[in-house]
Amino acid sequence: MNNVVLRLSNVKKTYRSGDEGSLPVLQGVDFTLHAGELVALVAPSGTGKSTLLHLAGLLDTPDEGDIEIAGQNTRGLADAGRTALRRDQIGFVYQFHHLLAEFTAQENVMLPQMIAGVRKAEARVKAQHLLGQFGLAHRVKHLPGKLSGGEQQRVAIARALANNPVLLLADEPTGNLDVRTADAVFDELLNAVRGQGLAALVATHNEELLARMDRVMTLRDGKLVERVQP
Ligand SMILES: Nc1ncnc2c1ncn2[C@@H]1O[C@H](COP(=O)(O)OP(=O)(O)OP(=O)(O)O)[C@@H](O)[C@H]1O
Repeated sequence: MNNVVLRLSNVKKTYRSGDEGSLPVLQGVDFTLHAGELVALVAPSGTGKSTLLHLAGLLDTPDEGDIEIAGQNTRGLADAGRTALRRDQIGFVYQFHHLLAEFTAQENVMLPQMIAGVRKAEARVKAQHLLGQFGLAHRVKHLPGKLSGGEQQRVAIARALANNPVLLLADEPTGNLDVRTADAVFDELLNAVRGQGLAALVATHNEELLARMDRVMTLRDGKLVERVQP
């Protein structure tokens, strides 16, 4: 298939620290994610979900194996190439929003676009459109500190989508929200992902949200395997 957005082949990662020796976390992960696919990653704490998302998002490099994003193998890619791929093809959503406190919601969504070379006026229009899509048209000029937790996370999702990525990586995107807000925000996230035909890999502990995903994967013995749904 030629619409592979993310491919991990035999990806291995071991953390080494002086006193405690080495901790093998990923031990040969194979995984393929296609455009339009929504996949959940559900596994016990400490099994390597964040490690996997960091590698897939080119925030870290594996000890072994290949990571391909939108048809490009990233092995041996120089920092500038990794940064460009990350900026142009990948959107991230974290448990804690990481919005810039001194910038408005709109400016937070404009920023990654302007870093990518989009003109300010165009970036503003896109930011307003995206924020409107997440029900925040009346909040565009607010600083993050003046927004509710759910609103902050919606801004973070809008920011992740701002450069039209092909791949969305989310690490517990609603883990910091109360159940009702989490449900609503997750729904909006999935709608946006489906609407734009993105591929998404979402680590979550929220079992109730899994029915809305195409596949549920888990980490077992350092490998990624499909979890059979009860
Ligand atoms: N930079 C690091 N250096 C050393 N060990 C690390 C590092 N990052 C993670 N680890 C260890 O690797 C293991 C996997 O961590 P990771 O954060 O990927 O797990 P996780 O499945 O995302 O956990 P959680 O659900 O609690 O967020 C853990 O035992 C963690 O302590």
